[in-house]
Amino acid sequence: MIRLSVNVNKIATLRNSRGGNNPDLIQVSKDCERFGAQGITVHPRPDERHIRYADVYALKETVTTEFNIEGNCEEKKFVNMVLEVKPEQVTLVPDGLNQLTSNHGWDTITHKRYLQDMVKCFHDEGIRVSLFVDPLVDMVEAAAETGTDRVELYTEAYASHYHQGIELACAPYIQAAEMAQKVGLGLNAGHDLDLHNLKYFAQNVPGLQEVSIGHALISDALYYGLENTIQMYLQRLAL
Ligand SMILES: CC(=O)[C@@H](O)[C@H](O)COP(=O)(O)O
Ligand SMILES: NCC(=O)COP(=O)(O)O
Repeated sequence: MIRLSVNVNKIATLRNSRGGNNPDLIQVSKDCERFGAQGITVHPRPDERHIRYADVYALKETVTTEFNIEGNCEEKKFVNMVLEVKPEQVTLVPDGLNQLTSNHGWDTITHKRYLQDMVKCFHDEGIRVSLFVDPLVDMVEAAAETGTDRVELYTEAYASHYHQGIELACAPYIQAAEMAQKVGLGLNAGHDLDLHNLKYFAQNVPGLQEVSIGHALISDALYYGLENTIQMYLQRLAL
C-alpha cells in the first residue's frame, strides 16, 4: 500500500490571507484523515508564510495517522520544534530562506557528515528520517551512508516533463528507486504530483511507500470537494 500524506500548507495559506481561523487547519486535517488520508504533512517555513510553528504543536495533539514534518534542519528553531513534537517522520529539505517553494534535494555526498549527525539527532528521539533528494542514483546511494531511513524523491521534473513523454520523465525515478532498494532505503516521493501524473508513477516506481501531496490536491478540492478529491487520489494509488 502506498500511503497518501496530505500536505496542508495551502489550507494555512488561505487561512492566513484573512488573519482569522477560516479555514480551520486542525479541523481540515482531521477531516482529511476521516476522508481516507493516511498521513498529514506540514512544511513550516522560516517566515511562517503558511504553516505556523503553533500549528505544528496543535496538530501533534490531533493527527491520528502519520505526522510528517518537512523543513530545513539548518534552522535550529526547526530542529528544536521537531525534537519536541516527535512526529512519526521528519523530512529534511535543503531549502533556502526566501524560496517560493522547494526546488532541489540534498547533495548527500558533500553533506554526508553533517547529515549523519542530523539523522542521529532525530533517531535518538525515535523519529523516522527521510531526506529530500533529486532523482539521481549517486545521491540516493550516498544517502544510505547518512543512516537515514528513507529518501523522498523530488518529483517536480517528472511532473513538468510528464506531458512530453511519460516513460522518459519517469525513467530517472525508476533508476533512483532501484538504487534505494539496493542500498536498503525506504522510498517516499512528492512535489507537483497530481491526478494526471500520479497513477503512472505509483504503478512504475518500485518500492514506493508514501507520497506527500498538497498544492494540486487542495486545488482540486475547490472543484471536486475535499472528500471526493482524497478518494480520487487514493484510487490513483490503488495498484
Ligand atoms: C518539500 C516539498 O516539495 C513540499 O514541502 C513543498 O515544498 C511544499 O512547500 P510549499 O507549500 O511551501 O510550496
Ligand atoms: N513533499 C511534497 C509535499 O509535501 C507536497 O508538495 P506539493 O504537492 O505541494 O507540490
